[in-house]
Formats: sequence, structure tokens, C-alpha cells
Amino acid sequence: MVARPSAQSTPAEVLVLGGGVAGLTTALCLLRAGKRVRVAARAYLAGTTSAVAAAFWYPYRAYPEAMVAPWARVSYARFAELTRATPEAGVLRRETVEVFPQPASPPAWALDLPDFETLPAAALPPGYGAGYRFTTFVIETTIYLPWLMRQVEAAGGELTTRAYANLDEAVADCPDVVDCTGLGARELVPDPSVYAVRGQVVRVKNPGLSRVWIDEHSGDGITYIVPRSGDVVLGGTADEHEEDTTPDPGRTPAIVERCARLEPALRGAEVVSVVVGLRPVRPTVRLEAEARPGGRIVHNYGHGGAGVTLSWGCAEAAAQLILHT
Ligand SMILES: Cc1cc2nc3c(=O)[nH]c(=O)nc-3n(C[C@H](O)[C@H](O)[C@H](O)COP(=O)(O)OP(=O)(O)OC[C@H]3O[C@@H](n4cnc5c(N)ncnc54)[C@H](O)[C@@H]3O)c2cc1C
Repeated sequence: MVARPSAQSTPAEVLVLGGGVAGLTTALCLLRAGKRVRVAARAYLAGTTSAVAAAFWYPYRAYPEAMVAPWARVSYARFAELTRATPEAGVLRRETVEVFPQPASPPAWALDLPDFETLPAAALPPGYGAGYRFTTFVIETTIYLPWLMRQVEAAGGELTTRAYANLDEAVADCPDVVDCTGLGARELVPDPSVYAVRGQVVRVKNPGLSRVWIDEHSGDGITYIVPRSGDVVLGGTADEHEEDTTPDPGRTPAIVERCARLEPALRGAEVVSVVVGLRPVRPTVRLEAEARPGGRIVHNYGHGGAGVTLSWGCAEAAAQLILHT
């Protein structure tokens, strides 16, 4: 599926750097708009953060909120379409309950979700002071990322494996570049404001669950339960500036226990795998065009803990910058 760079008969009009969810979605938007596109990435699939993501629609650790909400809304609509018309993409519609230890105001992104509702106190698990219910989408990355790659190729895009040392090298290859390199942007751009927030998740066999749970605020670590078709992703951790991608077996029991307090059926569930990824966090998502000698770069990176959630909104905005500036 993925080729080394080759001499193309017709050179690409846009070079997309990055083969994670940001790069592949951006490439697809550009191809659908009629551009000839080459994707170049150091790694695809299991070599990306995108493959580790839980990956449910939920704006988490991505800024500024005023931009994140509209980008997330676009993705919400695209994922809804995929569940309706494209089951092979691996996107599941899921009821979600988010709980809080204290009373809480709804976030800005929640206000125009079609079925967002505040839970009555009687519907909350013991010890919680507030909660919401809404529909989210779970993106099964083991299915969705290969599906995106197939879509890119079917639309005429080329997927190549190559690590670029800097952006001038990329512009020398193609004057229009979209930079979707996630944490890699720190060295490539270079952009020292991008940093890693390490996340460890535990995948267990699904004992028959379908509801997503989120508890971000109970004080003993972010907790989420994300049922997929064959397993459940249990999270998690959020370790600022930590970059060791080796799973820490010492943290797995605490993750499972926190989740089992919300869904007792998880107690004793068989662990399938434990994986770690590095969220590409930045004070704000970088989505803008930058002129460089001989060409221009559209940046689309720094999506933090919400790169899947923002993928379609940011990809469409990045494609617009290429098409109309
Ligand atoms: C544990 C965990 C759980 C998460 N859960 C969720 C969730 O539930 N929902 C959600 O929305 N988000 C979630 N996220 C966040 C999400 O995974 C990221 O925001 C998203 O994957 C970032 O996508 P990306 O394409 O920008 O980066 P990546 O997936 O890391 O892709 C970057 C690409 O750039 C390439 N690259 C880098 N440098 C270079 C270079 N110099 N030359 C060429 N190629 C280069 C890489 O090889 C790779 O192909 C989670 C993250 C973690 C770690």
C-alpha cells in the first residue's frame, strides 16, 4: 500500500507531510477538491499517535476553545454521515455519559449537539455531583486509518514513506506543502511550543458494553471507557512532557480499577494489550499558511488530545487555505 517516493509522470500539486489522521484526512479533502496529492510520512498506522488514540469524538486538551468547537462540529457531522452510509470505515455511534464530582456547566462544544442533556441526580453513579448524556462517535483506528489510506489511493493520491529533515527540503520537492506532522513539527518546523503529553491505555475484551464513560475531574487521573466492536479501550494517563512510549505495567491496574468503578463488568476483564502514545499538545492548534522562499506551507498540527475529533474540521480548513489563498 505504501510506496517509496518515485518519479511520478505527473508531479503532485500538493505534498502532505504526515500519515496520521490529520495528514490522511487533509490529503483526502484536497484530492476530493481535484488536487494531485502526495503524502510523505516517516510512518503510517501503528507508527503514529493516531493509531493509539481511544479514539472517540470529544474535545480534550486542544485550544483555543472558540475554534475547537466549530472544527469539532464539522467532524461530528462527517462521522455521523460515515455511520449512516459507510459502515466499512469503522465509525460507531455511541451513547456517552460524562460525570463530574461537583456541579459543572456544560462546555461550549456541547451546546449544539443534537441530544445533549443534563442527567438528573438519581441517574448519576454514587459519589458524583453532575453528569451529561450525549451521542458521540467511536472511531476504530485499526479499521479507520487503513480505510482512510485506501480512500486516498482510490482518489489518485500517492502514499510514500519518507522523513523530511526540515520544511525547506519539502518546499524544494513541491511548492505547496501541508504540514500535518503532529509532535514531529517540534523538530521539523521547528516549533518548540509543541510538547508531548503521554497517554497510556489498556485494551480489554469487551464484556458486552456499548456506552462511553468519561470522568475527567475526579482527581485521580482522567478516566474513560470506550467500547469498540471487539474490545474496550480504558484510559488513561496524561503525563506532561513525558516521552517514554514503553507501557508502564505498574499503572495498568489503577486504570482498570478506576474504569471498573463506573462499569463493574470491567473488573477482571481480560487485558488484550497496553499501549502508549504521545499527544501533540500546543498552546493553540496551528492552522495557518506561511510563505517560504519558493513556496508556502499550510500548517495543521498541535491537536493535543483531540486530533481525531478535530480531523475533518481542520482538514477542510487546511484544504481551503491551499485552494483559496
Ligand atoms: C492515549 C491517547 C488517547 C487519545 N484519545 C483520543 C480520543 O479519544 N479522541 C481524539 O480525538 N484524540 C485522541 N488522542 C489524540 C490523537 O491521537 C492525536 O491528537 C492525533 O492522533 C494527532 O494526529 P496527527 O495526525 O496530527 O499526528 P500523528 O498521528 O502522530 O501523525 C503524525 C505523522 O507525521 C509523520 N511525521 C512526523 N515528523 C515527520 C517528518 N519529519 N517527516 C515526515 N513525516 C513526519 C509521522 O510519521 C506520522 O505519520 C489520543 C492520544 C493518545 C496518546
